[in-house]
Amino acid sequence: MKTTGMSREIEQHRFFDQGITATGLARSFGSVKAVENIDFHAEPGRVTALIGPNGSGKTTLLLMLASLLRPDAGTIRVNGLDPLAEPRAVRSMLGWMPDTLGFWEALTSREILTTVAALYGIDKARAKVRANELLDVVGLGELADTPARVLSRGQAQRLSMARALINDPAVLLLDEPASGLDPGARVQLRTMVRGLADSGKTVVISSHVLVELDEMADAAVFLSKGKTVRSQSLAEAGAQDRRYTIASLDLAALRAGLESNNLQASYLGNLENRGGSAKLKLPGENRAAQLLGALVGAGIPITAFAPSSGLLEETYLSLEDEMP
Ligand SMILES: Nc1ncnc2c1ncn2[C@@H]1O[C@H](COP(=O)(O)OP(=O)(O)OP(=O)(O)O)[C@@H](O)[C@H]1O
Repeated sequence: MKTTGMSREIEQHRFFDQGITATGLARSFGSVKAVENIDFHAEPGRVTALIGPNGSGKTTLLLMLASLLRPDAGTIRVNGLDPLAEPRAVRSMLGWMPDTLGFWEALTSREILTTVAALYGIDKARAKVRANELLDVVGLGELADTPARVLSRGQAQRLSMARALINDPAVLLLDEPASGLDPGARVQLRTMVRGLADSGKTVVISSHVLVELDEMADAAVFLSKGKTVRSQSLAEAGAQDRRYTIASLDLAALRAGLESNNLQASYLGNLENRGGSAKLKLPGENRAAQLLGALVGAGIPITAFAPSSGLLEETYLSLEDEMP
């Protein structure tokens, strides 16, 4: 079918309507400006990481996006809808996983899921099927009929994830979802979150574990003191300056190799002892690949050549350096 200029415009308009867009958001609690000026965008089909130090406003922002807290200023659109004007419609398409979840402790995991399903207007038979599916997905099948009060922190997190997915939401807001999970469950969470985004959902995830976000996120929004300080894609993060550690059996040869490539590094180890490493900043992955080729090509015995930190950690640390 031929796309006319007009229908292309409509398509583009639809595209921008999807996902989450927030501009100029502010929210205070008494004299505390929890969110002062936040711009935020999360696209459908992508995982957007929300990153910032303790108290930077992440939870406050997520609560506003989830229509659970009213902003003092600014606008929010969730799949084109304003949560202030249409909170019910927004909530019906949204899954929310808070950082700490109060459960009805006397109920079992299965009962909690079917009760929440009923609140979304899902009929009993469908709710039962959906609860079973989700209990399996999050690995709580065996504990389905145990009262929620006996669940460990990690098991409660899994139940919280299942609860967030009960209405098959188009938009998922996950506040510290990996906290309390063991390493195996973290890997499962990563796979699940990627799968949900790949199926077209808009996924927003806040976490302090930046290495984990490197493997999951497509884009990141950095907050500091209630303000947006950087929004970038992971591809942009990969193209920025990054610190590398290069180790060699022959530190003198490594030093000479770096100097002949006009690079300044700090060195660990000394020239008398064999072995040691260099630390230096390189402008992006292409330059790193080129340098590694040159050093190896010059016969320098390289034993390790790797970034000293994750992609998002690099941005986080560079922003900390820039902060007053
Ligand atoms: N209900 C409230 N009443 C008073 N102050 C609040 C309230 N909620 C949040 N704050 C304050 O607002 C600021 C931002 O809090 P928020 O919980 O949004 O930060 P966060 O980035 O999620 O932090 P963390 O990483 O520790 O979870 C903090 O200074 C916090 O003390």
